[in-house]
Amino acid sequence: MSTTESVGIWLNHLNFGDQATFLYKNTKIPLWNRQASEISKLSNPRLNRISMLRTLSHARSRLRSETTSLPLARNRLRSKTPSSSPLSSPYSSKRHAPKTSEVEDYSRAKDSVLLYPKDPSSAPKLFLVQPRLTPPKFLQAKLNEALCLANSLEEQRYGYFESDFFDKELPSHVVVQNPVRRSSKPRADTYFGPGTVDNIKCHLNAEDSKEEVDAVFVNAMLTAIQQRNLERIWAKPVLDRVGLIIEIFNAHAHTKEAKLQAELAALMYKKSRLVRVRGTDGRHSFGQFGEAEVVSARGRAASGTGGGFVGGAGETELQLQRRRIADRRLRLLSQIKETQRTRLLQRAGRKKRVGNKDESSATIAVVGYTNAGKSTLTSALTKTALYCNERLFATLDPTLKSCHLPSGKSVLLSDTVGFISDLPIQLVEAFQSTLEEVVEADILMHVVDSTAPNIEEHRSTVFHVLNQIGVSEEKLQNMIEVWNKIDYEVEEEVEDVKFLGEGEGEGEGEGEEEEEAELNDGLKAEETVDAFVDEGEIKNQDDDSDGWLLCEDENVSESELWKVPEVAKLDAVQNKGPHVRVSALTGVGLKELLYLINEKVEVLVEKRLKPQTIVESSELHRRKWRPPRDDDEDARLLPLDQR
Ligand SMILES: Nc1nc2c(ncn2[C@@H]2O[C@H](COP(=O)(O)OP(=O)(O)OP(=O)(O)O)[C@@H](O)[C@H]2O)c(=O)[nH]1
Ligand SMILES: [Mg+2]
Repeated sequence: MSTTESVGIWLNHLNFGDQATFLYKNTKIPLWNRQASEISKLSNPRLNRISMLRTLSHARSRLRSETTSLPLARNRLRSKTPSSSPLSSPYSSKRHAPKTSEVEDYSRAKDSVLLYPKDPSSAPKLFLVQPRLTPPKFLQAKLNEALCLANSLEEQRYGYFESDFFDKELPSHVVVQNPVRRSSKPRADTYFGPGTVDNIKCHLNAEDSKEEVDAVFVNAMLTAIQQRNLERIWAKPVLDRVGLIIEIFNAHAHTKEAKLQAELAALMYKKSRLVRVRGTDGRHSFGQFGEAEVVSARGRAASGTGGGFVGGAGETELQLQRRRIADRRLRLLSQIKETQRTRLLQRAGRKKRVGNKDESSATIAVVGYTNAGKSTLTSALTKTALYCNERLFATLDPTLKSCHLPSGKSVLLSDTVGFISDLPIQLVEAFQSTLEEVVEADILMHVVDSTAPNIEEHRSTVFHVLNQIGVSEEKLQNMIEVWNKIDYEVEEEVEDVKFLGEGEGEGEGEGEEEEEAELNDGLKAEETVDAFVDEGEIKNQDDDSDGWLLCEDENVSESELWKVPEVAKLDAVQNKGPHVRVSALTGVGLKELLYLINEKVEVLVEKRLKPQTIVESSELHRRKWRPPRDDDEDARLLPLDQR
């Protein structure tokens, strides 16, 4: 079908805030047309990707009555989704109507949900692809986590989630061959081997016949090229692990600081996706959807798409994108710094008041893997009601609450964002401002979900992140480890094994043969030119997709930057065990925990007092300079009869 025969979208994608005009059967549909205006929301640069999908499905259902070529139209629309500015990141945050005080720059005001209302009542339907892992217990843990991640992508409506997490249907999923398992090198073009890719396509078609799938979630880290190729083959948007987590951050962010940090994370991710790829029509384009062609500014002006001199003569689209991302990043960083300064002042004030009779004697940061029960435990200890939810990353902002200890003293407990495995350092860095609360805390309390089958992985992930953000070794050693959820009965995994049966069966049944075939295919593929990506383009990937961190170290490639570093074998990880086992829900073990905290705080206060006196005497000593004394001089000071 030719371009003019299907519903297309003509995007003035080069200017932020431009509106869209539609081309349907060679006819431009005016913007005030109801259907067109529905889809024109796609031109909102701040519209996130999932809401874009939702918008598409609304648009599709409206248009269905008028046209029969909509499935094709949808694909075309998706592949033409605008994202000409960094603000147009499909991952950018802006879900909730901002408070007046939060509307601080033109873009935020312009892109508020009031202009482009979304429908938070319907969460996107994801199809999960889980690469096979061994042992099965580990696979089960990872699959459960991925299913929870997929179901956590939901926005709040009126400040709460409409549906109960446990009432939600589990997303459809499939367990497939893991390309990293044997060959230790996934395919550069599609990550999975061709057999697996086809297999997933069949599953998707089957799912689609039952109910529409909005996007495919691959629980792995994909490169921009792999993501793009898979999107083309499956004709669905593809989210990798990092992409989904960023979406969740954006969906759950409420406060100004969380929104800024989530957007920064999205921006960094987006920048790593600026890959120049040859489109099906043979022309070079870039961006996640290949939405922008590489042309000069002069070319843009000539084609009437605007931009003109703004980018400077000869500036390519790629440079323009980079510049916009860099500008936006700087603006975000300065806004984050502003919020950081307030936090810093508050912290300094607290530190000054330490020792006052009514003030808290220490700050304790409650850290741990996401969903470990940090907020529930903090609520129980401080007798408050913090927001707790089964959805992953329910908490994104640190909250300080006062907790009374058996000694009569009080401490401040700081509940904060949870950690998760396989996250690149850049994402952790985006949340640096929030995580500063952890670095600056006097004591850390590590909440571990004792029911997690991969508890050791959870623990080492937390230690690793703490190490990355600069928590001192001393604090790590002094950390209180609390094993939570001891009330939870770990059921025999019979049901779960059955549940996995489908995926596993598929893996096992075809397993070895398919794996061999894929290995061979993979080897062949290395020699042949891929259908979508040629070797040069893969090489170019590093050139064109430099994450902003590349500016700091040009020698580091993008793939290395986004590589998850291996979990460090910290001594602390091995040495630690549970100090106390609790159930935040039932209250078992809380008293014991309070006594333990009390003990640690006493030691800390004592330590604080001790070095002060030492410093004072040494200060005195330093202030008076004395000439170095030798033995003769010592002798001279002795009384004459003793010399
Ligand atoms: N059975 C049981 N469930 C618990 C316990 N503590 C917490 N939970 C449940 O675990 C889920 C997650 O609890 P949260 O307190 O939100 O976990 P979190 O660590 O703060 O999670 P994030 O903020 O998302 O990182 C909730 O459904 C809690 O009800 C416990 O001691 N026993
Ligand atoms: Mg929480």
